[in-house]
Amino acid sequence: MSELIYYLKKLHTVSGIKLYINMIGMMLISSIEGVSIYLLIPLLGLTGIFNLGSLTIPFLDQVNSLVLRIPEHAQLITMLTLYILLVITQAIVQRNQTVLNTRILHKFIRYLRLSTYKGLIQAEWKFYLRTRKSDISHILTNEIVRIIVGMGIIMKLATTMIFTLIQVAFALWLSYKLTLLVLLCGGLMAFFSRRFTQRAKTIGDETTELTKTYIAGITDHFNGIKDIKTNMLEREHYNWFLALCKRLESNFVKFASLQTGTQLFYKIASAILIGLFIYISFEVLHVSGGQLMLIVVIFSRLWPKFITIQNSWEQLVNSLPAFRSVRELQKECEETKEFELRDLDDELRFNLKSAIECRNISYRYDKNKPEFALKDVNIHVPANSMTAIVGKSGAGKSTLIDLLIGLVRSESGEVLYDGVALTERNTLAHRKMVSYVPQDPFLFHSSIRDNLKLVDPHAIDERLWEALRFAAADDFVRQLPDGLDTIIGDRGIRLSGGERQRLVLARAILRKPSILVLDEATSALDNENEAKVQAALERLKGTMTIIVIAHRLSTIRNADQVIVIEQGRVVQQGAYHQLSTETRGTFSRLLSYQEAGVNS
Ligand SMILES: Nc1ncnc2c1ncn2[C@@H]1O[C@H](COP(=O)(O)OP(=O)(O)OP(=O)(O)O)[C@@H](O)[C@H]1O
Repeated sequence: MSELIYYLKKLHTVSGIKLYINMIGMMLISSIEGVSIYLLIPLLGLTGIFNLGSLTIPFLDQVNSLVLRIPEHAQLITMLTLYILLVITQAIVQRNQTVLNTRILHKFIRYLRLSTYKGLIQAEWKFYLRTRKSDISHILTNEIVRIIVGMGIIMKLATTMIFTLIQVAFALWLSYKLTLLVLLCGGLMAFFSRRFTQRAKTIGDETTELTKTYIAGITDHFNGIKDIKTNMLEREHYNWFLALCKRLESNFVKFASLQTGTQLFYKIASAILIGLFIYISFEVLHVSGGQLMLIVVIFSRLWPKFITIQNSWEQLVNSLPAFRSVRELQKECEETKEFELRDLDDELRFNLKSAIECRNISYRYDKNKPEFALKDVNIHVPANSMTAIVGKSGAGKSTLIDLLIGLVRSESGEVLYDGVALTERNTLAHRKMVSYVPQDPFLFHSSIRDNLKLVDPHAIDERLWEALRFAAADDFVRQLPDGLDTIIGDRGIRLSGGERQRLVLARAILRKPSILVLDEATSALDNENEAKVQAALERLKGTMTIIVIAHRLSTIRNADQVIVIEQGRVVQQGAYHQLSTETRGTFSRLLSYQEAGVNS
């Protein structure tokens, strides 16, 4: 509930006065509808269905006396004109209110999407290490839509409640005894409907879980589609999907059945109650025809409102889990906020002048577990040199890079750039120096030009080609049908792994970084292209600091220093040739494994 109140306050802030104009519009529509129905009685009287003079209903009697003052020949036409005017007014107000309602809700959708997305994009890497990407997609798609539906229901509920109160007041004025009786019946119905509401909440929780599993499943399946196809796992995955779809179907049917069940409950109760009222009024209390009409009028105006309120309440309770999921995600993002988007516009950018240093840094992914990914690491990376980090898989190489570029913060020890320790405040400014090329390079579904210009929107073609040439990518881009304008498929699927790596490398260079980090960035290249990239790196040496993680040790022969990591600790540090002569060291062992692998 607290989440609901939070978003209601936000709706108020985002919409301002329009929110209340909208609600007034809604009430106006209901009021006109009500008056139209009350007008139908004198209208029917005028057609001769019953005698107008015989009614003894407050308000309607006054309307009747007014009607009777109109010359007889003009009564019907006057009443009909009034009725038509009311219907037209209602239609016009309704149209404007619908447009306003859509505007308010969509402005709120925009606010909700933007604030969630902004929170996500500002969150630090730690947040992404523990959050499933599919859960984020689920919240940004399904759950936000459920919130919007929920908000629409709240607006409807609020106006229905206000309108019902007005009607109750009016009905009390007409006949307080009868109204109290109807209210008592309504109260009893609401009491007995509590279990419907509880059930709506349980179904809502289930909807959240199921849709989350759905998104996670399809994301996983299609990311691993090659594995599925090559290992012929189609049947297993299809069966899983089928079972989930059946559960989703049953979940939606359950809710529809609950809603219609409530409606049925109220309809049966209303039939029984009105029957009872009429019977008791006639047979026991011997009330007049006018009063009987009054019972029907009050009952028919109030009872449907009770049904609407109960149904809207169930729908709202059903969408509450979505309010909770979105709020929890937003809170997590707020707690792990790394920077404000506007900080990125800050032109302040350093260049590494002397060195990056790690002093006694230790890091654990899970502080509740004893295993350290890095322990007491001390390294020195001189500016404008080329440093290679090597070690077996899982040794801690990528973690070390993450710490070096301030993506994660060490548990103890510190990382220094030119003697200045990285802190929460200055990390962003220091990270601006870095261009990072990951193991699994990411390209957007867009043209090569757009992908390159992402880092420098003003770069002219000449510079783009220069960067491509550096990354040994110019030849293959030239051969593509549309050159720089060639559209790259989903995550660059139409390009080979090596081609993707070269494009991402070109993009990294285009940024003119002070520090270039290559995390296994040439692993997918063939010997010829790798040699080209090596030559280019060689040309770059001395102009920027280059840090390379490499499995293929042949690629780091020209490194100024090699850092060897084993089980989270630095076990060797020195020049390539020096380390290769330390025959009992890890580096020599890694070299001999690779040579054996190459020779075999
Ligand atoms: N997100 C994570 N959550 C928990 N543990 C992690 C996470 N990422 C890495 N680790 C663990 O931290 C240790 C170091 O991992 P890291 O990825 O830094 O090794 P690496 O040397 O880069 O390996 P590779 O060469 O295979 O990429 C490993 O034991 C790994 O299981």
